[in-house]
Amino acid sequence: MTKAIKINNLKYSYDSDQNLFADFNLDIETGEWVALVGHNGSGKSTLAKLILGLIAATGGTISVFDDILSPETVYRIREQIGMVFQNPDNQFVGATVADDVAFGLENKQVASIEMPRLIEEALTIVDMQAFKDREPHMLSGGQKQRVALASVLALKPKIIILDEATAMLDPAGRQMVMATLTSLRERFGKALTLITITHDMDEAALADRVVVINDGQLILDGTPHQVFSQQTMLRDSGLELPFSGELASQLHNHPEKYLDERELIQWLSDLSK
Ligand SMILES: Nc1ncnc2c1ncn2[C@@H]1O[C@H](COP(=O)(O)OP(=O)(O)OP(=O)(O)O)[C@@H](O)[C@H]1O
Repeated sequence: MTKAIKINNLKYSYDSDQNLFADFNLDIETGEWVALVGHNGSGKSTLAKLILGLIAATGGTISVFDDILSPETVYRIREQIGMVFQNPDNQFVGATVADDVAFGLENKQVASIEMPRLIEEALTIVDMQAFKDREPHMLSGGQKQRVALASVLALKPKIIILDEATAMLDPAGRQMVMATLTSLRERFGKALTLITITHDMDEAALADRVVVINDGQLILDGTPHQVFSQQTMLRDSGLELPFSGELASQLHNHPEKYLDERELIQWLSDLSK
């Protein structure tokens, strides 16, 4: 099956003396939800910029749906990828929510007769259709990020990369965006590949796969259960566990075994029997 993203022997350095990525390899399957985690400065955002062709690798290749990234393919590749960034306030250009979603469609020269339907459809997916005439700056952080997602979804990308999209949100906003991501997963299935770059391990635990990067190197790669069971390695890399895992490791007599929320509840209820 065609890989959504295939990274082979990637090399990149900001500074000619030191390679951030020396020989980095990563395949992301079509339709996968991958959480990319790692401490500050480990290279996650740089990887997103390399995939988008915003900066050029000094060695190796990046392919997106079998198209090798190059000056000839970069615009075609970017059309398939939507980005949502950390700061919800830096992503708005329209006076209303609907204008904002329209902006990307206008840039893509979508016929104006088509626009209301596409805007309505995208806002409905993120459950923000009731806010279409509101001013974006009046929304909560979580609502703003859902509008940012709608603007991206309206362009029908095959891949969405969210770079710390929940980092500036309060707990309610974070929950709201995580619920939206889960609903996208259910709605689009294999038609949408999701990459979430995050410090929030509860967000990472929702993904199909967690990839841990440390100083430009892939150190762990597996299901949330596999990765979050490697607690010593995670802690050595400056990373925490999801809340359920932290609690389980404090309470449980098998501290290396990660318990997700459902398993923790089951374990606690079995204890009380
Ligand atoms: N424009 C730049 N010029 C020089 N060095 C940079 C630049 N951008 C990032 N770096 C360096 O490259 C390394 C990786 O940065 P990057 O932003 O990719 O990490 P990250 O894992 O996304 O970090 P964070 O979680 O803090 O966002 C860091 O050491 C950073 O200081």
